[in-house]
Amino acid sequence: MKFQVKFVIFKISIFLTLVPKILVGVIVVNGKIEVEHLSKTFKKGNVQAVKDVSFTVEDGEFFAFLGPNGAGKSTTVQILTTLINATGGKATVAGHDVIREPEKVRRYIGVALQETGVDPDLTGRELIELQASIFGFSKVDAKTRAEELLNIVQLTDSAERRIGNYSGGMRRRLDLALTLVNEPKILFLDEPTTGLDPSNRMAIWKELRRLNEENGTTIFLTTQYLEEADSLAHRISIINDGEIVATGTPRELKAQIGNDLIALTFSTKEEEEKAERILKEHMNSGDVILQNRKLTVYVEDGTKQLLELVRLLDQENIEVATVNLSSPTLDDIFLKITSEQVEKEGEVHGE
Ligand SMILES: Nc1ncnc2c1ncn2[C@@H]1O[C@H](COP(=O)(O)OP(=O)(O)OP(=O)(O)O)[C@@H](O)[C@H]1O
Repeated sequence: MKFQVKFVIFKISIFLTLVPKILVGVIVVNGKIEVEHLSKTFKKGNVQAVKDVSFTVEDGEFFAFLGPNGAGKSTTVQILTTLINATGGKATVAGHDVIREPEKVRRYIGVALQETGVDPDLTGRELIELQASIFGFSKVDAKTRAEELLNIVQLTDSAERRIGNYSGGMRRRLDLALTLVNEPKILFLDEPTTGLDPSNRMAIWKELRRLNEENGTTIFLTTQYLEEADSLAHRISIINDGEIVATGTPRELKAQIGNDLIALTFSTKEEEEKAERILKEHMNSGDVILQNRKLTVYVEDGTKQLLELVRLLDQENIEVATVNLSSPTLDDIFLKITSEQVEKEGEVHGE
């Protein structure tokens, strides 16, 4: 009998030990983002800002949405963070539908948008402490967290100044600090480093990497800087005019576009057309693009291939007026990807 009682107590105690674990297991959040055929048309001006966009961001992934002004990056972030509704398609964030379950989505995300409204009379430190207290930090913990975050975003020296007197760059860094207060499971950052100087940008990169690597935070970042996406993201989707035009790891995308870019100009139209024809014969034709009187050539090793190209053209008696070697910018990538699309469409239509 005694043994039976002990056994029952033993079973109950095991159960009680497991319950919290089971509960924690149940509420473990999957920081995945799934987007299917998402579209957004703004009635005002009848602008189709996002056109049938689909992608998935895995739990713990660092994902970048790279695109120029007006590409549809902010609109996508606003839909995923439940601030505006899509006009078509479906999106789930942390397993919850952004339209049907916005409160549940908001529970798991942090958002740093390009423009946010804050009380201009508070100091930077006061605002972070206030945010921490909203998230349930004790007074002492809120102070410690504010100190840490001010340090990370390099605002310690301006912590006692009123926010109304902050510059645009300082406001942006403060917004990021506010987003980081509770270390959310999924972080949405809309162009977090635009307008920041290199040292501030580096400090923010470092913190974002730490959050992703140490805490497993899923990060969805939009940027216009190729270098930023390349340095931070596991995967990049390039968005242009509301459409995703390419997706891959930085390495895959670079392999698609080449590491270096050689730009050549010529004195006459005849020479540039002849040069285009010859270079297309000697290399992958998709890597040679003539546009706006400039012949752009995407290559793997610019320093080596530059001499070869110039020599080749020289043999054909084509005189090069100017030559320039550089790394591809976002504009160059678009030029390459969009010209490839035009070429593919041409093939499909039998042109
Ligand atoms: N509220 C709105 N009403 C009407 N058109 C809008 C609205 N918001 C955005 N747009 C338009 O939708 C398109 C996409 O804008 P969006 O802000 O998403 O681009 P973005 O890639 O974030 O650009 P940026 O890098 O300049 O922030 C643009 O043509 C923009 O003018």
